[in-house]
Amino acid sequence: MEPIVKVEHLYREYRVKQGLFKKEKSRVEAVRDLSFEVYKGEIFGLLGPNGAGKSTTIKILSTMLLPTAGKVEIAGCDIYTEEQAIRTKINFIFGGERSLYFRLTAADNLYYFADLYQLPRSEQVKMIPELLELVGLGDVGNRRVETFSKGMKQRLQIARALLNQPEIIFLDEPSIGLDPIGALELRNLVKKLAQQGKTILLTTHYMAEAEELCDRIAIINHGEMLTCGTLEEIASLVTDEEKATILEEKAMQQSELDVTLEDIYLKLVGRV
Ligand SMILES: Nc1ncnc2c1ncn2[C@@H]1O[C@H](COP(=O)(O)OP(=O)(O)OP(=O)(O)O)[C@@H](O)[C@H]1O
Repeated sequence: MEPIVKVEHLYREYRVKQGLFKKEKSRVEAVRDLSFEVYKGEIFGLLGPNGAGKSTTIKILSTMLLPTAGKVEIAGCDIYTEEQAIRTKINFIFGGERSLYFRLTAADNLYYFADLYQLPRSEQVKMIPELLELVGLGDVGNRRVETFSKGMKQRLQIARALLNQPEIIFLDEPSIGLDPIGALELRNLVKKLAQQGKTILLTTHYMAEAEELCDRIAIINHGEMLTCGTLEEIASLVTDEEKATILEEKAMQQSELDVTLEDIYLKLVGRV
């Protein structure tokens, strides 16, 4: 398979001012020697505890932030020298971001952003109803966004992110704050986009979501790669003995009798 995202030895540090008069500067190494590839058409999950470096990585890949060091290629373009070309091939949604105009209708929001992308009106008129349909908002395109549920807003954000027909979509915690139905609708939409050939790189704290959606997963901790692979490959990192202990503990707690990604994740990031 062809890699569409190539990350080699990526580093990113932040300099943080400290002290009463903020004169001292300390360094935070948010991403340390991260290397991975994402293949065309795959759903790739970036998992890790709070502060692991997931958002920093996504911001770098989506050209919002420059790395301190390392090589990144997005759809064959270099992150340092071909930033503009990359922006035409990608789009992104950051968790909790409010990038919609709540007093406008769903359709008017999309027309507004389509104007920003300088899409010809003739194209907009065809594309926007199709996008609203795709994200399950076909019947409510004329309703103001302020009347939408969180899940509907999130799906509208995805429609917005599809306006420039990106090859790759970066989703930073897309299901944060969604109820189970909203999260299910969002997962179905993500699957649909992948079936249409989009490459999706997402971060999530919901292990069940990663387990259901992702073709491959990278787990990072303290900015470093713990592991990267398919669910089966990652599951094989936990020994049969450890799996047996997990099952014993679960039997005692009378919970689901299966070793899930959540169990493996907790084992790998050293929380249990
Ligand atoms: N603008 C910034 N200035 C200074 N430090 C930062 C900045 N942004 C992030 N950091 C630090 O970099 C590290 C990685 O943060 P990052 O937001 O990438 O992690 P994350 O995995 O996305 O976390 P979360 O799951 O909580 O969103 C953390 O220690 C964080 O405090």
